Amino acid sequence: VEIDSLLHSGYHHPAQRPWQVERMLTKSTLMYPIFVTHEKDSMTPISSMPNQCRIGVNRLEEFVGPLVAKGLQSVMLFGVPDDFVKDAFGTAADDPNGPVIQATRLLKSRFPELLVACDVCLCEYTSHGHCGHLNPDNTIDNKASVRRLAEVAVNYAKAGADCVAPSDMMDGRMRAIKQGLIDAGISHRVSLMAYSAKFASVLYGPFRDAACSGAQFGDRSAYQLPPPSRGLARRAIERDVREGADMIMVKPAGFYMDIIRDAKDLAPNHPIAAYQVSGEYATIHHAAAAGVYELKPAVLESMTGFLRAGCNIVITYFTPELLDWLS
Ligand SMILES: NCC[C@H](CC(=O)O)[C@@H](CN)CCC(=O)O
Ligand SMILES: [Zn+2]
Repeated sequence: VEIDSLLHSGYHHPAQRPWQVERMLTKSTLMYPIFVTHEKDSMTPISSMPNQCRIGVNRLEEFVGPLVAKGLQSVMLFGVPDDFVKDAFGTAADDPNGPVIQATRLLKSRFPELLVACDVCLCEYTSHGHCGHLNPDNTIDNKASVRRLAEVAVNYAKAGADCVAPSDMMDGRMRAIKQGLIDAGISHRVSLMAYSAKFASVLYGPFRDAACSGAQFGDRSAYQLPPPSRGLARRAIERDVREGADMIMVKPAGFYMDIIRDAKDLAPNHPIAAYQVSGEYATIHHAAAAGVYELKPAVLESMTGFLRAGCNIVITYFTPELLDWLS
């Protein structure tokens, strides 16, 4: 069957069905990014991200349970491995005993109705901190990177992930991952959320602190999109739709509302996700603490903007507060 004949993966999970309709801010809009650390019993505050923690797999149930009870319907997992497992190839990314696979198994067994998405990237697992494999001249080896990322995505899916979200920005990784899922016979139950328009933004600093995932040298401007470029974002969105993405993400969100609108216009029949990244989250927190505005109306207005710009899903660290505010 042709790749563009495959629709089941876009609505196989109940949590996705509200996403296929016109926009409103409900609990089902929200996807909560969670940092899962290799330290199984720890729950460590992240200084650069107020109210966020690195959570060990043995603390996940007590952390996620109350949020599910309040209506949480989806999470995005980011692994924080031990430093010593990092190598040039990101071998530890799909370690069966690593934080992401352990957390996926636990969450699927304890909260079967929760949609578990796994971020797929190598930067948390590579010694050089880049999102892919490098050539001897330190440029990106796109072919090797795509092959490895597809392996990792399929292994997360085999561990039970309902959705895989490659944040690497390598060329052609969507098709490779989709083909891998098809070959594994699980493409019907695993959604592909493409970080299609992801920019080389200043707004990722707190995340890199949280996930210990900064590049050891150089930067990501050779594979994340140049902030001034609308054309490359439009081309990346169209490419990822062709390659089998079930959902299209724009990241960051607040400085890129025009790109959210472009995504909705270019992919009107796909759910569009906006990722309110760590720097946006910290900015709003610190502004409210400094008295610029009240936190709740500011967060709600940022959400309204993303929905107005065309998105169906918001990935936000404010999810716990929003679950209370929307109750
Ligand atoms: N895979 C890259 C991680 C990436 C940004 C970066 O560090 O370049 C994002 C995670 N997908 C950061 C998200 C955030 O800042 O909240
Ligand atoms: Zn990365």
